[in-house]
Order: sequence, then C-alpha cells, then structure tokens
Amino acid sequence: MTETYLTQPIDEQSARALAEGGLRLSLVDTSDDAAFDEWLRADHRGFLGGRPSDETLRETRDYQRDLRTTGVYDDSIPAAASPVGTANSWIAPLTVPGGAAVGSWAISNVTVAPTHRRRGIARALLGAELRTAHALGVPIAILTVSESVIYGRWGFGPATFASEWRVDTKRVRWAGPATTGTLSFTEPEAYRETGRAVLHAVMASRAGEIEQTPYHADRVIGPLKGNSLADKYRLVRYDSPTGEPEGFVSYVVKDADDFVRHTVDVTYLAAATDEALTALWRYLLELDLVAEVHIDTRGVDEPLHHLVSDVRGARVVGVQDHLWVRILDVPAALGARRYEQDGELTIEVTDDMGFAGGRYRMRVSGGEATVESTTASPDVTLPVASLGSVYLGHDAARHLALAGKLTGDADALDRVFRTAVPPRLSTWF
Ligand SMILES: CC(=O)SCCNC(=O)CCNC(=O)[C@H](O)C(C)(C)COP(=O)(O)OP(=O)(O)OC[C@H]1O[C@@H](n2cnc3c(N)ncnc32)[C@H](O)[C@@H]1OP(=O)(O)O
Repeated sequence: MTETYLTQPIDEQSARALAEGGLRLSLVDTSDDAAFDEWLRADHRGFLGGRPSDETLRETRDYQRDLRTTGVYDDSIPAAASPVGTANSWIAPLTVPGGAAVGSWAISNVTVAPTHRRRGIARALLGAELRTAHALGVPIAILTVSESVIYGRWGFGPATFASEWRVDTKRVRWAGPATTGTLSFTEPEAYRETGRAVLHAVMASRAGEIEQTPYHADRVIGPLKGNSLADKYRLVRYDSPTGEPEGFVSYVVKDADDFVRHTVDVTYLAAATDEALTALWRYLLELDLVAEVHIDTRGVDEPLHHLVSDVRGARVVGVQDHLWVRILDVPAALGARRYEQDGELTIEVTDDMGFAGGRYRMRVSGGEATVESTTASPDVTLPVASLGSVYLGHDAARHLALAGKLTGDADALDRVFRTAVPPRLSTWF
C-alpha cells in the first residue's frame, strides 16, 4: 500500500478539469530538490508563513519526501515552476473505537495561490485526493482544517472537538492525587526516539488520534528549524516509578513585564498513563514565576477541573472542531470499529460524490458490526458528512437531527455509535 499510494497516477478527472482552465495537475518528484523546494515555498506562502531558509527546506524535504505530493501549475505565468496549488497526503493509522488502527487517507497542506483563488483548484485537488484514496480501497479520509466552512462540501464532517484552556496558576492549587514517578528536563535531540514511542502509545490509546509521522512527532517534541522561539523551548519528561517513559510536556515560556507573572504556552502534553497526566499537570500548575498556563488541542473531556482547588481558575476559553472525517467505504469503516451497545440499525447514506451512498443494515453483536447492503426501510437517513461526525463515537446525532442534517431515529443512532470516552485528536496535521 505504501508504495502504491505514492505512485498511483494523478486523477484524470481533476487533471482534465484543470486543463480546461489552462492549468496542469502533477505529482511532484520529491527526489528533485529544486522542484520540491518550489512546492514547499508555495505551501509556506499559502499558510502566510515566512520565506523558508535553505536549512528549513533541507529539513522539511528530509521529513516529507515519502508523502504523496501534488502541485497545480500555471505554465503561462513567468514563475511557472512555482505551483499555484498544493496538497499532500499519506496513509495514517487512525485509532477507532475499540482500538484498531485503520489506515486512513490524511490530506494536508492544501493551498491555492491568492492570484488563482476561486477558480476550482481546491475542488480539483480534493476530488483527486478522494478518488485516489477510494480507488486504492482506503475506507476513510481525514484532515484538520484552517477554516471550518470549507470541507463539508466534499463529505467531511467534524468528528472530534478540541478544548483550549487558560489556567490562573496564582489562583489554583493542586487538588489531584499524590503524583508519582520522575520528572526531568531533557533535550529534543536526546529524547526523539523515546518521545516518538511515547507518542505512539498516546495515539493508540484514544479513538480519533492518528499515528504521527516523524515530522509531526518531532515537531511536538521540540522545535524544528526556523522556529523563532526555539531558544525558549523546554522539554520535561515523565518516567514511571519503574523507569518507563510515559509522558512529556514541551512548552515555551513567554516574557512578562512582571517577572513573577510569566505565561507558559504548552506545545504538547503527552501522557500515555493517568499517572503521567497528573504528574505533568501538577508540574505545570506549580511552576514558580508563572501566572498562566495556556494549552490547546486537548480533548473535550480534559479532567483539569477536578484536579484543581478552584474550578473557575481553570477556564475553558474555547471548544472547536478539530478532526474532520470523510467515510469512503461504509461497510469497511463501520466494520473496523467496536461498539459499546449491541443492536440493529438500518441507515441510508447520501453522498453527492458517489463513494459511500447506499442503504446499509448494521447488526452489532458482542460489540462487532456486520454491515450489509439492504432494501429495508431506513431507521436513519443522513449525508455522508454526518456519518463522519458520529463515526468516532462523538454523540452528535441528536444535534445533527436538530440542524436538519439527519432524519429518523437520532437517539437510536447515538445509542449505537457513541462511546463513553469521547474521541480526541491532540495534534495538527
Ligand atoms: C486540509 C488543509 O490543508 S486545511 C488548509 C486550507 N488552506 C488554507 O486555509 C490556506 C489559504 N486558503 C487557500 O489556499 C484557498 O483559499 C483554499 C485552498 C481554502 C480554497 O482554494 P480555491 O481554489 O480558492 O477554492 P475553490 O475555487 O476550489 O472553491 C471550491 C468551493 O469552496 C468554496 N471555498 C473555498 N475556500 C473557501 C473559504 N475559505 N471559505 C468558504 N468557502 C470557500 C468556494 O466558494 C467553492 O464553493 P462552491 O462549492 O459553492 O463553488
């Protein structure tokens, strides 16, 4: 599969659509440094980043050569070698309820040059990604988004939500259990391998998390090249009483006018066990010379309110959509996860793009589903984006029904699909 996804030819339907507008869709040869650098520069520009240095380009090339890398080119402009559209993709193991890792088509770095916006380039790129994934038999596509208004039209639904916190550490006291294990400072270079293993355990432990590529893992363990705050990064590891590495926190301390009121901006808190989670939270809350801890991309069930003396000193300042899921193969996707309640349900899925539409009978027994096409009348009818929203266990069916994005017995759907622990994705990709 790994090789196929890299070499699968470019999607003809999108190539034709773009050619009609004088544009060329092409896979980028990532072993050609000059061509890849042009793609990386366009990608940085698309996300309003600075001009990447040679050092940054070299590092990114090394990390990202084995991703499927697509560019859209306008051969009529002077800078024809610089793509006017970018996207990349790879197959990421997505943890689903029950713990299986389902190879999912992860799409990232979708950008279109502002000089070429709203001509259908993103439409062509997304269509190409989804048709390619479907052709290769990948049952699910996933992405994280810059704006939540874009991807619903291609059948993606928000499947996990993330919370952002600001904690007044001059106000709260630790009210959790006694903490165990050892905390110590380390350096990213010394900790990479261990950190990646800890991340692997974190990602496998929760529906909604994905296995990290080396690039994404290293980015949260420590700063990559060109990070303007690199000298401010701190990395603290947690090891269990028996010496097992089970967590880490990476963070930046922000300068303050008042020396006793610094802000700590957490890059990533990795906790593979409850003991690691409590020890690392306690560490953050008890830092001297710090008045505020800021952290985002936590689950909606982050237990912080119960770990502090003063609940209102730990504020959730935002909750927003995070992982978006697009089901491409209903029987494969529904059959891959486990369910916490047995039952039977007939669902009718509508899909404008034609990948997942149909009527399916689900029989859940012992937590496992068998899914077959049926002609029986449906209990629930929903667009594929709504199926993506409930797939990982988020109990959204009632809200989707309220919004007109699902009809029929929403409670029955929630009963079968929801999980006691809500899904979470704690990283960006
Ligand atoms: C997975 C990721 O990588 S998320 C990152 C997305 N990228 C960014 O945010 C970078 C900055 N933005 C961009 O590069 C571009 O504006 C993109 C990629 C978002 C859109 O590219 P375009 O080529 O202009 O989009 P395209 O012309 O194909 O539009 C397709 C449809 O999406 C709509 N659309 C596109 N962008 C937006 C937007 N930002 N807000 C609302 N609707 C949008 C279009 O109106 C069009 O709608 P239609 O289906 O009703 O016709």
